[in-house]
Amino acid sequence: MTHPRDVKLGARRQLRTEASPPSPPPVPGAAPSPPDAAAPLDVPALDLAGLRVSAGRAVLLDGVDGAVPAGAVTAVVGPNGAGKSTLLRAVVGAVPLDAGAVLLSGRDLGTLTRRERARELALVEQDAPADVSRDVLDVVLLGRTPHRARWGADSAADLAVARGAMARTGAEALAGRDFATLSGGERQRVHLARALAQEPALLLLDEPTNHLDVGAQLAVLRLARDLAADGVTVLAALHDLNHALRFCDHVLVLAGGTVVAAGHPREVLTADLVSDVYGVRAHRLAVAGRDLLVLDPA
Ligand SMILES: Nc1ncnc2c1ncn2[C@@H]1O[C@H](COP(=O)(O)OP(=O)(O)OP(=O)(O)O)[C@@H](O)[C@H]1O
Repeated sequence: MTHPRDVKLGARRQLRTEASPPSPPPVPGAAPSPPDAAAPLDVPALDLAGLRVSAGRAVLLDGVDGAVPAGAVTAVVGPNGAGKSTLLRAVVGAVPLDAGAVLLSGRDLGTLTRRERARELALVEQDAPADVSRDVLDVVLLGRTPHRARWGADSAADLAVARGAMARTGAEALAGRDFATLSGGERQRVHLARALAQEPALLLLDEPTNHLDVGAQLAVLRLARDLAADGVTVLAALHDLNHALRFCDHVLVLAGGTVVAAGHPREVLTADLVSDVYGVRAHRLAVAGRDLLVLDPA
């Protein structure tokens, strides 16, 4: 099994990494920082072992190995079509594996029933169905389904969890609204609240900042950090590499359906790696005590 702090993974490409720069001083009012690169990461919550996924003759994931640390925020980054969404969907069992296994705290997720899996992990998809005419609170309460007796009604406790989840994602004011009438950003909050109502040990987020204004983007990333502090393992596909640098403890870099680098974002997301993987000109700067990537067309 691959160690979560390995910087280079996968045989397809070998990418150069460099030593971690010194930790920046804390910035007043800044979001809680991810652990320092030197801090040891806990045992992996999630082990990805040799995942292969195909659709017809297309190979979407090929030999994906990686470890996602427990109680931390891990980013999955990579160019369009790299396989980020496919990886998240493979972890939740929404797409079948041709080969390999996904282990959550050592248990093979492939051996669990759908209901057992839904108690352990929740996925917020990038383009989740949006045209459902349904009360927002009912959508959030769907997250309680795996915890309810099969034909049981929502209990007061279910309602309290759903309302708490809506408060955490800033969706409380939307209770009572018809889901179909919500804006993209509002729907995103409701989908996130539904996932939190599931009370998962592992939360998978597919581009969670999509549709969100900049304030809401930072709020959702801060929420991911808060959830990790509460012990939830978060795995999020992200496009914004500066979000990965600022908010994540660990990163898996996907390209061409395989993991080409993994480790602490400050160690992995070097200018060289970003240039190589994305085909852009990249510069790493330290601005106001933070690591920043500045990108230009190649
Ligand atoms: N059912 C399918 N049949 C054939 N190819 C597919 C199928 N589903 C996905 N793909 C291809 O698999 C590759 C990986 O897709 P995926 O959506 O996982 O990428 P991604 O990294 O999430 O991309 P993006 O950043 O654009 O969202 C893409 O090239 C996509 O076209």
